[in-house]
Amino acid sequence: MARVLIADKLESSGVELLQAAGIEVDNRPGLKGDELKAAIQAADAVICRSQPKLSAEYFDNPGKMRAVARAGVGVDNIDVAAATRKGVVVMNTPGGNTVSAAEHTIALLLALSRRIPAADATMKAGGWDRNKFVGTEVAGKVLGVVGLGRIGREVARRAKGLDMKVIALDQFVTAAKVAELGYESAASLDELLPRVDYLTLHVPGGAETKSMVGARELGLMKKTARVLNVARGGIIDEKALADALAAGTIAGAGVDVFSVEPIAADNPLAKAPNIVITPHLGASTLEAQENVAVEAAQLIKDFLLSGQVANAVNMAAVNPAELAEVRPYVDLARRLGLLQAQVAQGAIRKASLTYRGELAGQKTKLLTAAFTAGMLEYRLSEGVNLVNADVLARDRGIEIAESSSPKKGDFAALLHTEVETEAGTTVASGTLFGDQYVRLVQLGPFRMEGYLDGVLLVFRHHDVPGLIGFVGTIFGKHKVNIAQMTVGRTSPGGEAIGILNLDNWPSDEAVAEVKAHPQISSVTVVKLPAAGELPAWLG
Ligand SMILES: NC(=O)c1ccc[n+]([C@@H]2O[C@H](COP(=O)([O-])OP(=O)(O)OC[C@H]3O[C@@H](n4cnc5c(N)ncnc54)[C@H](O)[C@@H]3O)[C@@H](O)[C@H]2O)c1
Ligand SMILES: O=C(O)CC[C@@H](O)C(=O)O
Repeated sequence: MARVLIADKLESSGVELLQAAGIEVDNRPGLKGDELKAAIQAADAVICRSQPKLSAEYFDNPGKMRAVARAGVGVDNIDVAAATRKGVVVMNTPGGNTVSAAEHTIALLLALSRRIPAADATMKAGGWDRNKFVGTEVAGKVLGVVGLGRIGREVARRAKGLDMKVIALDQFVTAAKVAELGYESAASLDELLPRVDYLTLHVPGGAETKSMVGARELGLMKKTARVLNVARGGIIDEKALADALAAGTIAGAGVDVFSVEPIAADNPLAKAPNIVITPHLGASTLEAQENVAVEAAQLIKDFLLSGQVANAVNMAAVNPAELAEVRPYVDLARRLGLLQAQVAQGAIRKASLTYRGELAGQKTKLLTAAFTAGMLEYRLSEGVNLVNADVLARDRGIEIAESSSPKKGDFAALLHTEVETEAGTTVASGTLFGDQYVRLVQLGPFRMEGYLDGVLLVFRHHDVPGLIGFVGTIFGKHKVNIAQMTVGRTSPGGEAIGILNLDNWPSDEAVAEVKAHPQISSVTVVKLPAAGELPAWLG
């Protein structure tokens, strides 16, 4: 009989669904350390919410355990890479708690505007003060929504119902889509912040969004503005927010999520003025818990009884033998996607891939999925992989097109990619040298032979003598080693591009010094995986 460990508090409907299917349920929320390890090893699958933290040590020896279902969206409490390495499928239930998280955001927005928690506390202490708690109306005010995914969209819709004006910012939702939804769009956070009366964040947690709103960003906002975070702790820098609240440069904050949970005793937000805080309650409604419990139980039941996998965040779509054959090209495609996502300006509308020469018609669906996964992987809360990349792109209004041409050009096999945004089209082409060395051979109109790994500094310039030396001197001064370099130009003395592979991330000062050269028109720093480093779904 299959056995499932329920390692978190889960609504009984989920437990009953499993039991009705003849699955043994080990319902022990709150286990930790060795007890949790032993329970995991004795189970075929695990269901959890945001507790416990399933770090790599729990996957070192997972015993017979083959699947984890997260009853909720964020899988940031599960070491997905470690799970993948051990062949454990990780699934989640996006959508089940969307409405609850959106409603909690609106609840915080109104509680903050009408100072309800503070007024309530005063009355319960015997007070009656009608002057101290004068609030503000939300009708007619501007709400900036950062992250127009599932929850962001539900918040925006509700805010419209409150007669608020919504301005949205999402790197993966085009201005046309935002307009179709009935909102104005902002091109950048810097453009959005001075305009809003309320700011609400609905982006995934993780390194890419950590401290995306810090002291500088708070400084761009009106003194009367209020900020909300029901997404993940640390997306707003907690100290910067506490300082701004104390200084009165921000009027208020509503926060449901914290960088350390349960909240640390010395968290500056705990005692900040004009803040409403809740202990990660966004998904804590009967309905959301019922939804995610039933969805998670159904995922595990289908997996254990019929081998079906849905909502997987880490599963490759091909069998291991097939993957081994094309792995270097899959790696190339993903790296081109990662590069395009960082050099293309603005929201991506369309990606077109052309497979030339020997690549024509060869597992192109798989390579296109790898390119798409690369293009999305730094941005989304779900883990992107070969299985879900295409659907996640399409959900965000990004069209993916592919074509093949057997005609060989300069290379025996070439992957040519074009990414279209509101700002224009960026071109990047790559190939393999010696069947395994990944190379960039075209960026924009320029031909080159570049490496696609580590930190790249891409600079467009006018081809004048001394310029490469100028850039080299700046990095020498800032102690950043240049490991490789390639240049491409349309004609001698014409437009050119330089790509430096740097040994570490350059400081803002070094980049600003390069940008200051009158013959350099743009500088972009790009982060790619180290040479040979493969994503969990390809490793
Ligand atoms: N407080 C809670 O209890 C609770 C409940 C559910 C979800 N969440 C959290 O809410 C967040 C949103 O969840 P969702 O289901 O809407 O996710 P989602 O993936 O549907 O939406 C995230 C959106 O953010 C956009 N995005 C990513 N990086 C961005 C950036 N730098 N700038 C602008 N936009 C960016 C993406 O394009 C995407 O559209 C997640 O962090 C999730 O973990 C919290
Ligand atoms: O389990 C919870 O209550 C929180 C869930 C929420 O943060 C999520 O990411 O789905």
